[in-house]
Amino acid sequence: MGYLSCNAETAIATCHSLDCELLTRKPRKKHPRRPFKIAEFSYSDLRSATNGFSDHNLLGKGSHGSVYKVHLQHNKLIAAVKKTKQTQHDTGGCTSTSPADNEVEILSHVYHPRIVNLLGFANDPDYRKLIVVEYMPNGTLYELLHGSGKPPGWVKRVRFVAQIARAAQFLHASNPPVIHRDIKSTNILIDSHFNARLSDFGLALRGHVEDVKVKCTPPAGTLGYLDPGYLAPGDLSTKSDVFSFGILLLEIISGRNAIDMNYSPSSVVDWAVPAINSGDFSGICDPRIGPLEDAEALRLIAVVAARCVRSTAAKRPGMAEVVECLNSAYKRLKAANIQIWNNFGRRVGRVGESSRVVRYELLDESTVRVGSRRNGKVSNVTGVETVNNNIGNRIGRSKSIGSSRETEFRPSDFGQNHLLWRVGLGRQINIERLSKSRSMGILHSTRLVNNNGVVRNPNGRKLEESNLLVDIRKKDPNGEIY
Ligand SMILES: Nc1ncnc2c1ncn2[C@@H]1O[C@H](COP(=O)(O)OP(=O)(O)OP(=O)(O)O)[C@@H](O)[C@H]1O
Repeated sequence: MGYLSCNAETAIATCHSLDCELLTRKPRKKHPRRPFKIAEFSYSDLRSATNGFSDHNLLGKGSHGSVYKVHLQHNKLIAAVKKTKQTQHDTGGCTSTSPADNEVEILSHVYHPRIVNLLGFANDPDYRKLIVVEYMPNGTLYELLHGSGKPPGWVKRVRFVAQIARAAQFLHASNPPVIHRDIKSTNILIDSHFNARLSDFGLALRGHVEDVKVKCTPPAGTLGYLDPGYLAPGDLSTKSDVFSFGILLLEIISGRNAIDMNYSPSSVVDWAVPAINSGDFSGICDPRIGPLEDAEALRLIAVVAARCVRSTAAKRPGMAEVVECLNSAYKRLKAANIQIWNNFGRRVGRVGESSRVVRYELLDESTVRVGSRRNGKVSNVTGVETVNNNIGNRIGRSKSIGSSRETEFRPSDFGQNHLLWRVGLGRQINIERLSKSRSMGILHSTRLVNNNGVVRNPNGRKLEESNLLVDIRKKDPNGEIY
């Protein structure tokens, strides 16, 4: 484990622990209650609903088993079923429970909108547990960060980590506390509203440090995220999760893996913390999106990341403080966006409700501005349908509306949200992902684009007339555009 040698301790000696408005901490919000009862499903129902656990329903595989998509309760409920392989978990002589039993036990005691919650369970003929959890249609944070698609921008990244920090804070503040022990980007799933959720409680422990179970369970986690000070059961505390969360933060900032042989040093801690210590915050930013423009927000995030990965657990911040820091950074980013909007609106004025055709362009992934085709001006999106975060980073502007360059989006480019745009079909259409330097028209229509990118009217007829107005409506609950 490379982290045993890291010198994060000295490297962050100059960081301030009270940077994050701890003194203005708000009263604690009440946690939402579980809005449903945990159900016991029959194994045969789950088997038939997954077509015999077929590959067609397979969502992914982990070290403990496979996960399948399942439609339950007459298609009213879409869920994910985890089918585990092992029955026993070696706990070094203590009473053992399988990861599945453990996950059901822990998730039945906690509910939070930022975790992937338990819906129910079933027992297979060999008395192995099947876990039924909320279905997350937008993949993992790992796939977003390291996949081949366009990487998420800063606002989205900071929002994701702030949400996961909130989930961890909730777990640590539970009574007894829950320590996840496996916080990492593959265990962060993205829900249908593009919120990040903490998943996979197979290794989690619920109890106080002096409880027998906690004292007996050997260290576990994922290499690269594992707290270097967690060498024996007695070393475990909520600060081990804080360390893993710090690695996640460095991964989000830099876009690199926790351990990456393409870098020297290969450990993200040894690579990033000296740079943070020397004040070179932009030097560790993901080159694909460039440094965060708000230097103070970047400093807040980088410094808290470095503090989380300190080698002495006691010197790491608690998750409540981490949440405060990330919220402060996020608020700064949001405020900066609003400021840009306001400045722009003052400069060019507003578009009247009567402007039938407007164009919009991307400010960042959460902000869209709209202008009139008639007067070429840009303003707030009042009275027209807006585009939200999920698709924002795929939106740009064309050189001009009605220019010879035509642009069309594939429905798959948009995830699940509403988008209205104008497409000229008189000439050949280039199907391409739009970049920041492009813009296009928006607007009012109920016509549809199917999954092949073919434009059809509501009767399903292919439309070929020029200047077609297209409307991509909200998708169905499976995450597909209909
Ligand atoms: N609730 C869910 N909704 C949608 N997909 C899911 C869900 N849970 C898991 N998956 C998919 O299944 C894959 C395997 O999940 P699982 O939790 O078993 O393993 P993992 O966390 O990726 O790996 P490991 O268990 O080895 O840490 C995930 O990467 C994800 O793609």
